[in-house]
Amino acid sequence: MPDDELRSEQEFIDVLYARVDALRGGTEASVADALAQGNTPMQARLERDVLVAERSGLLAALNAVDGSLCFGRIDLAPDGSPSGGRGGHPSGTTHHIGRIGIRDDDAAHTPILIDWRAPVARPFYLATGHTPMGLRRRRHITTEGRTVSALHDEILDLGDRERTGHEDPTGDAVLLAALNSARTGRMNDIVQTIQAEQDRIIRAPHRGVLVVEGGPGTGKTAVALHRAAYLLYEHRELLAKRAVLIVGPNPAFLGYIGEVLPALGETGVLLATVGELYPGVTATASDTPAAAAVKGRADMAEVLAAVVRDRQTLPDPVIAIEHDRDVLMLDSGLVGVARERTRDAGLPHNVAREHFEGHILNALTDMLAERIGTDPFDGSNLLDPSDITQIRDELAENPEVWAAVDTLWPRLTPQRLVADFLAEPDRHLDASDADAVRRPVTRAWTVSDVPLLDEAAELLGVDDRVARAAVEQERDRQIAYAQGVLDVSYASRTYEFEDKDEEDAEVLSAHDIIDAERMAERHEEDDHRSAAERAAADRTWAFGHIIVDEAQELSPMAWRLLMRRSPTRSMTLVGDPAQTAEAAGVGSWADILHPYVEDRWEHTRLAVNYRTPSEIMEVAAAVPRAGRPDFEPPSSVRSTGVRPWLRETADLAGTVEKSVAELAPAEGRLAVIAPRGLHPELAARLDGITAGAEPDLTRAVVLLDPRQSKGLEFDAVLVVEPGSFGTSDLYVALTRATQTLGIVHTGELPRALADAVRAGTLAD
Ligand SMILES: Nc1ncnc2c1ncn2[C@@H]1O[C@H](COP(=O)(O)OP(=O)(O)OP(=O)(O)O)[C@@H](O)[C@H]1O
Repeated sequence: MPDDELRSEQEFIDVLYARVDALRGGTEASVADALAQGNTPMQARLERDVLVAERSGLLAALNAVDGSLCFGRIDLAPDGSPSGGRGGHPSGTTHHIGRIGIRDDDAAHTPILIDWRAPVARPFYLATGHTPMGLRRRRHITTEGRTVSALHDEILDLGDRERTGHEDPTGDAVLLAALNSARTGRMNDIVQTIQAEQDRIIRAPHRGVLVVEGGPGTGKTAVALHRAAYLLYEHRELLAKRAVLIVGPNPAFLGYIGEVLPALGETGVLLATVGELYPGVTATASDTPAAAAVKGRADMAEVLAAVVRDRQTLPDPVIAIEHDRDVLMLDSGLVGVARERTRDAGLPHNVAREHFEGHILNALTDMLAERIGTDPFDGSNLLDPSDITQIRDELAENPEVWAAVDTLWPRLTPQRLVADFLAEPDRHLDASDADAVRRPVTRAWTVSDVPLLDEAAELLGVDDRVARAAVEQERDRQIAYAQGVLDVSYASRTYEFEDKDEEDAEVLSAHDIIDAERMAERHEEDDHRSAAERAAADRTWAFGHIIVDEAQELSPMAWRLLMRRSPTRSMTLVGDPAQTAEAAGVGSWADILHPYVEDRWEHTRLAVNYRTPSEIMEVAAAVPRAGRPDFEPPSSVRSTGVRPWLRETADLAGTVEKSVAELAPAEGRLAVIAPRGLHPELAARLDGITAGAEPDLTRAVVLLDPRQSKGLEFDAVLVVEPGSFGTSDLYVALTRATQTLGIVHTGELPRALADAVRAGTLAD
């Protein structure tokens, strides 16, 4: 009886939540207890902090998954049945599958809910009637809050006669319900309905670079995020320390996907655009496409290296240094030798400066020693080594020497170097490239400046002598402080225990087990930030894994930056070359990857479009096909029976207003995708619309330019003036809708759309 099935699932869910509530209560209490301990001795505080961090993570996960904790169940085939194969199970063995794993409170800590990422859960995603993987039945459990609202069963053992009354004959009712549901402006996880081709990528054992390619709506982003969650589960220890970085094309997109991983109980991930990966720099200005293309080119690495070399100058013709009533001449020959020797060491500019200083001081010392110490009779030098050392020390005290070194080999910051180069690029670029990138020194940074800054930081290195000295000083200070703490603890021990019996006096104090130096080290480790937070503040952080979405958009210079953050080359790259919009984007995966991993990377493909109904996809695919007749779009998993439509008008704003009113879904989201130049006019006409650089995607109607719409999706989309979009921008814009698409234009239509009207795939 169906009701019995529902009732028994509800009973299970009730037990599950009772356990979760108990766990949550216990965890909250232990965190509160630990925090209430206040300022306890250092060792105990350390332990307390570890406990608080761990438990807070568990608490965050429990809170995040509340309401949709369990979504599936697998019933294993008993021994002897065809599905059970040789490794069958006792009759009645079932596993419930959920967003996180939960164990019972019994002595064996029996699992009551299996984490979707555990190997036991895998048949839930892969089993078919043809290959049942030991299952007899798969059940999707739909809940509203803590109440079971529906069950969908698939029979995988065709010989099994038992029926539940919840059978789903096609097996895709849950998937279709998810795809047809109203959009919210935030991406959802797909953990309940991951498809087999997606599951294989999510759990791919490959440790190096994995490329996931697929057309619009094939779930690339969803797969990438679930792969991050899977890797965090599978390699928890390593990745908790080194963090996972997810790179997306713009902040609005990162906001759109930002809730998926927390909903899966994972918070230790850093989401960033390339423009956010240079700590301390915020890219607020934008580049022209021509400037972005020049700045993104691979040869900019050599250009910047030349810019740095340019700052290692020679005297023109000499620098005179007054020293002790003598005048010493630094000429270009002498400085040239010092410069070559310094360069030969192959160190970054600021680090190499110490060597340059040494060479210059030696040269001046030789010069002076020769002048004052040469025997006029036989030309031999009368000075002994201690005289020479003294001369060198005195020269090192002379500010004129340091002024000369500052001119010849200045300390440089990446910001200064790049800003100066962009203000006067002519020495290093040809005229048209220089014109494209030239800008005032005070202008704000752009996203394409960030890889240049990162490159400059590598070329310059950090002269950390001052910082090292400061660290040493701080360490001495902490040791002194720790010594003070230990002295106090020793004193208080005497005071506390002096009147007690012998036994108590034997109690060990911190003083007995830890010395001041170790205690100071512990204090240094006392950094409460998560790995992701520390990574965000550290330009040289090496991430455990990097996921790049819309990877086709990144320039060669951006790849250089990302590869530096991934010395192990453990990366998942997701993209679709047909959607490449950026002029600086790279054409083929092989071109991108060869410099870093040669051909040691794997390529996978997703071929089913879960977003765009076939009626819309037919029109959209004609756009790239106009230039590439062999172009194959992904095949849509759904059709709606609703043809997209097109309207020509003389009154653009009026027609857009009317069309928005028609298209706006009762529930869900609508996007108007229009060229940026039209935004002020359209925004003024459309009440309550959200627009701008980072529009609020949760609002009912949002106005975007084609680039901003990348990676996003809406129930309904209105494309305005498609004739002004480039091919890939138009393809992106046309593939954003899950239900309906309208097009409004005044000007000429792109050929593909005009053909679609003639063919009747686009209604007019
Ligand atoms: N297995 C699935 N179950 C439910 N929904 C899915 C599944 N796979 C994909 N989707 C949905 O399909 C839509 C498109 O997915 P996604 O945005 O990941 O595609 P994409 O390949 O990154 O697209 P684009 O390249 O156009 O940005 C999303 O709403 C996603 O949740």
